Amino acid sequence: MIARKGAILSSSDADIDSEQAYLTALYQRLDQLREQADSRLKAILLEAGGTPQGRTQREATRAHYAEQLAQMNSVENGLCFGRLDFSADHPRYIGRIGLFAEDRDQDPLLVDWRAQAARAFYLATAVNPDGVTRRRHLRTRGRTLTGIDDEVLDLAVGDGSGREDVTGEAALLSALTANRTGRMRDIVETIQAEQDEVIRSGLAGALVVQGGPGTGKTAVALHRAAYLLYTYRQQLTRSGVLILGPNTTFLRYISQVLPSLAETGVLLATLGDLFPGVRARGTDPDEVAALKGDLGLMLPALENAVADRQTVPDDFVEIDHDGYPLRIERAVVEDARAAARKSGRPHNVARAVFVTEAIHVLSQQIAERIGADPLGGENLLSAADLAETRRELREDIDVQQALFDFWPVLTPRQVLRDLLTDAGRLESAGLPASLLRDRSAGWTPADVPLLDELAELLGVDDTLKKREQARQREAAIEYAEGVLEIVEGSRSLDFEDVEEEILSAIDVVDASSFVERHEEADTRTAAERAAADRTWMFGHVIVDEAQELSPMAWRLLMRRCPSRSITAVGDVAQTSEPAGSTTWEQVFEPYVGQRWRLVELSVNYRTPAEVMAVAADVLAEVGSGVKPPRSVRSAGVNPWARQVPAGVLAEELIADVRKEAAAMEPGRVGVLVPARLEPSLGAALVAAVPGAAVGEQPDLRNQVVLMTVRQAKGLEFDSVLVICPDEIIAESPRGMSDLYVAVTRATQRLGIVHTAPLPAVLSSLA
Ligand SMILES: Nc1ncnc2c1ncn2[C@@H]1O[C@H](COP(=O)(O)OP(=O)(O)OP(=O)(O)O)[C@@H](O)[C@H]1O
Repeated sequence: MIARKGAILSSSDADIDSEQAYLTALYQRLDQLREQADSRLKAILLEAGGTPQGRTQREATRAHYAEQLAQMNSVENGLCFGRLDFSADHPRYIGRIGLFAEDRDQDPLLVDWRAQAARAFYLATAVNPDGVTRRRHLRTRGRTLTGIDDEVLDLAVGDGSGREDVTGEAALLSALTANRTGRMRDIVETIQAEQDEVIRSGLAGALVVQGGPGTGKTAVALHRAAYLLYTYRQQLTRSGVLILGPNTTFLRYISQVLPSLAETGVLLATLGDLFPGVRARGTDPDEVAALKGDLGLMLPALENAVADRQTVPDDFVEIDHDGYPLRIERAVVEDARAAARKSGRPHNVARAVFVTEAIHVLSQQIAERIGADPLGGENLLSAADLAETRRELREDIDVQQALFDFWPVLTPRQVLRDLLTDAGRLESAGLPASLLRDRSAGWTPADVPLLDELAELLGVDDTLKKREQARQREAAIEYAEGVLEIVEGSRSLDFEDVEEEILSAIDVVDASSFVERHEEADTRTAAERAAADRTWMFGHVIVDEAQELSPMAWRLLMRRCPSRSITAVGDVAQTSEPAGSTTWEQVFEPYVGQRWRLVELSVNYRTPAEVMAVAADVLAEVGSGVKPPRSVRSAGVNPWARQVPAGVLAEELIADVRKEAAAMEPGRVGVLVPARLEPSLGAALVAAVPGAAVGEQPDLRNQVVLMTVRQAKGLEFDSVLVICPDEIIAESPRGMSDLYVAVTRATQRLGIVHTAPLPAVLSSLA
């Protein structure tokens, strides 16, 4: 646990003055660079006209300067936070971005925290100083230096009491004890060695980060994204990075971290966002979500659901074709269906085979009727006649309709909605009736992997689209040829008297490359394009609270990341979702066999030791075999429990909330309740404490927030009140894990308010 120690030295006024001077010079350089980028940006915005190619180039340059400006603005706070002194080198200043003097040959003025040259700032210890004699943390407010913490790592200089498990402990302690604001902060100034190792792991392969509550998994995941973007910039700017979080409240909670690290090009999403055009915000009962997440159940069921849409008539259907009745016999449709299924193509693509086969047989039926030789010879219709018959059949609206009925063009939404709202279809697909829902019900996150799977099974028949694109391109080339001819013609008129050779458009481009140059370039970022494209393949995928994803959801994610360059962070002791995982082997073996790495984080930076002692009892009861993480500090306040009569729970709770809010001011108070009590206690709290945040997406910046434990996943509050823990345990099969999550949300204080006797697992508080 952190305790102040001799190696931290206080600094002299002279040190403060000289560091302030350096800091001021850094900000001047930042301002200068910012002005340069700003004036270049303004100049570009004033430019107009030019060739389409020039405009595209200009747009790219504009985006580049705009991004540079945004980056420089985002590092205004905490631009420089550290300095390393070496026995045999110049001091090195560490900051959020790298800065160079105008003369690039000189040492950098500021080293980006992600550069190799900054690594000793996070790793050097007194035992392994790596040439570092002193690590200095610079505390700033705006552009002003407010304090310096020094750690002397050179044993010959210091007293040798440097601790090996914590680096930069004064800065760390001040970050950990600061009041929370409802928005996660970056930890760039105080990343610890075990976290640094995860952050800087290479891009390739699947990495699993298992760690108890508060071990910094979310923080590490976000800093890893920033590190990967810095180190593999070119590759990842093109392919994009996806960060998947459990819900939108959580995404808002973490939304400031990457911008404060000057990185914005990452797609933050929940599972419910991963099917373009659908925002799945509904909720399923636990048992329904579990079924929808079950690979063994859902894969064959979805295949059946699609196959069920490929129908045949009982006997035959008769339509009118060209004034004659035309029979489509069951056997004809069955054969066409068999041929289409045998093609192995997705349903909508295989449809072309179905139609071709059916038309072929129908055209032969017609040929037999109208081309039969009365003398018994060969059919009188020529090949051309037959082709014409097929064309007529294809264009006949009644034929089209009949074939469409047997093998319709389908969309994933249509198939899934029809399946989940029709008891007969569910049964035929092999699914339990408990999945039946109302037609008006919205999509849920558990539906998204099903929609995605159906999109794969259905495919898209883009023959028509491609044909149209090809037609448009040909027309454009034809037009370009015309333009080039005019250029050629006018050259002979304008330049015939000029002696030297003058190149014109016709000499350097042909019509098709002329068209290429004029095609609009897509200037959206990879994240923007990825969000709109279901088939986008990301360069790296980071999954937070990864233990909650179902096997169906993992299947979707693996599809989006064929390189398997994945970082999954989570805690199998905190799994709440019934379809979630309780071991990591379960998740990764089907996709990468043994080729995944597991790293464990062991230190809890959030929860003080007094609270963690209570949590450890709950964890033992979860029975996951996971060891509780070691708290890095103690808060000096013991957790408490208070029983109140059920009839006055709301009043008593409100009194406790007021007390905690006053004690924590301006820190945050989180009230975690069983789902059953959320509506009534939420309403009572809002009525009594104006500005308290409740509901589906509460604003975490409010001082008091009331939510269910599921909603609180990944979040933290300075003081936490857990209400009726017995109900939290009873509410779900993974209720004990939920209670573990609830008690580990506190950064300072924990209180339990209960109406029934305290569950045995919390008996230490009785
Ligand atoms: N090296 C660090 N320096 C400063 N603060 C840190 C550090 N590591 C973690 N923290 C802080 O500890 C808290 C917990 O971190 P985080 O939310 O990332 O943990 P977690 O492992 O994801 O927890 P959970 O499993 O409960 O979601 C956060 O406030 C985070 O900023």
